[in-house]
Amino acid sequence: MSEPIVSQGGLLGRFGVVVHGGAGNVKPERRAKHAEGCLRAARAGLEVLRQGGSALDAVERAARALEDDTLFNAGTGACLDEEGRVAHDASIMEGKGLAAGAVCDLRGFANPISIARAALDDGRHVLYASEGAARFARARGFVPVGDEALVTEAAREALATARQGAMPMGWAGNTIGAVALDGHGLLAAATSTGGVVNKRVGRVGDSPIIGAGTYADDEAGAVSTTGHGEGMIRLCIARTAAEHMRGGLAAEEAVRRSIEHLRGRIGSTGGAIAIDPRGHYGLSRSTASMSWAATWAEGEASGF
Ligand SMILES: NC(=O)C[C@H](N)C(=O)O
Repeated sequence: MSEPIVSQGGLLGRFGVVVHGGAGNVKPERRAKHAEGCLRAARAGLEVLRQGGSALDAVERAARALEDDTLFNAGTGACLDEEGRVAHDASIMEGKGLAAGAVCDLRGFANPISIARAALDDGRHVLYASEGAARFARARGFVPVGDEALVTEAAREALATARQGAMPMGWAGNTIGAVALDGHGLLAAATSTGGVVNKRVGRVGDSPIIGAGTYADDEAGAVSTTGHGEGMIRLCIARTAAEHMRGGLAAEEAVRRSIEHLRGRIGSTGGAIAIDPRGHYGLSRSTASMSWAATWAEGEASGF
């Protein structure tokens, strides 16, 4: 039986940050911890906005916090490929000039989102892959780390479970993402992941693909997705949700329709978060759980 599609939303006002800690099936007793991790990250992002930083700075900061939290499938603690190694995917985009940066199949760095940000700032190319991405990172001063610094015991256990064919959904949850609106009306989005557990070497998911995992356009909305990456890519879910908002839908309705479409059209599962230019936020999932948090000037909310 498939899970019901759950969605939620609210009003951030002039500025705010929303993060997710991945659509999936986290054990019920652990969900509150994931929501707490999301809240810490969303607060860190909001602090950037309070200090006058941009939406782009805020999503990078929030995503870094989630990458550094070993609970999540990104940065340290990311899931492992079929060879027991970490290969990260990440992307970031800003909604004013539609600048974007991304890395995929990147090995040996703790904060891929900041390397994606460096690609955005550099401006020459949007997406760097594999060894070329690592070379770009080193040239920008990022310090490589060994897999021993990135691989957690939980990730090893998840790989062992997957190798036995006992992975609940066939993919690991806990990808991370962030969307933000700043006081100048600028939107940004970021997504970072280790992908799916036991993935083939060279497999790239939706998270580094602009339009699938991440999208931001000040005239439409900011979106970060999570879930079955192959489905997200085939339906360009982040851009689809953004186009719903361009057409006038509020963020919650936009992501709900996109997640419904993902299920209805190809039977795929996942979740998404969004902010529309009017300052509404929304989230939707067709999985058993998706941890999330939202922070704004006068309040905060979180859940799973
Ligand atoms: N957990 C996830 O969200 C996985 C990610 N979307 C991927 O397929 O790479």
